[in-house]
Amino acid sequence: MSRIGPLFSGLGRPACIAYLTGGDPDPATSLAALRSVVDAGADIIEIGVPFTDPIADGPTIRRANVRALAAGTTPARIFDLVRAVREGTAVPIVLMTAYNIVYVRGIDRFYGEAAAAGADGVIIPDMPPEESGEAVAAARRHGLDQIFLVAPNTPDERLDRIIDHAGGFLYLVSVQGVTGARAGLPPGMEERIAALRSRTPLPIAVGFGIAGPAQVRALAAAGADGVIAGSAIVEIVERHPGDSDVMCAELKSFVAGLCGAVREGA
Ligand SMILES: O=P(O)(O)OC[C@@H](O)[C@@H](O)c1c[nH]c2ccccc12
Repeated sequence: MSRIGPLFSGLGRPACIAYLTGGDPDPATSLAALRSVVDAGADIIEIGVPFTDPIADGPTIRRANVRALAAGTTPARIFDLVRAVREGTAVPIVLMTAYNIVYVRGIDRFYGEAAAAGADGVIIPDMPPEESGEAVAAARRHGLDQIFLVAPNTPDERLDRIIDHAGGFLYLVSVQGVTGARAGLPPGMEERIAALRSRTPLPIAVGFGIAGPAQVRALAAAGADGVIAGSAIVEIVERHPGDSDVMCAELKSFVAGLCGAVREGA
């Protein structure tokens, strides 16, 4: 069974969610990076399955995809990574993947392998809720949460469909556009979180554009149940080619700072 629901219900403060592209810059270094992020106190780890034609990835994560693919990262190696991270921790692990990867592998097979490796949830940003029946059924069969994104421009009737299918938490995208660290936050997050909360009991985690502890604090104050940072973390991997020790030390201090910010108010 997924570890995500119990995590949110037991936390008593917002969850700190850290994204890394799996296999970036290569599978061995990526494992060290993932372990550093866990050690730093991330509550949930989101691992991106690198793909040649990413949907919503901004430049930082696109470059991470390129590095990971050049180093030979395949979905099978991502499952190996999940297994290796899982050996040392009970932290929930969420896979972020393009629908194409799931479809080509076989939907049931993908979810079965993800569950066997120790994953807890799957996000498929380019899977419309209208066409998610098979994937959602496979997720349920294998005890995984299917997590959906809600964008600033998601129409109400689509939101209802998403809420019907969604498990784990709702991923509230803070801005329209692609991933990438940004200064500040768009206005109105508190209202958007409150509006969503009135329609679903699922935890609401906000991502896109989080670059540091100040935004984490602001989102916690706005009522978010979780915050998700990706590009700002991936930038640290990018800055240290060939120096895994320095990279891991910097990852630890950055993620500890981010995740420390969710613990302050608790
Ligand atoms: O990078 P940011 O702006 O901090 O946002 C998190 C994001 O990168 C991560 O959750 C993610 C990576 N790839 C995605 C594709 C779609 C939606 C979300 C994602």
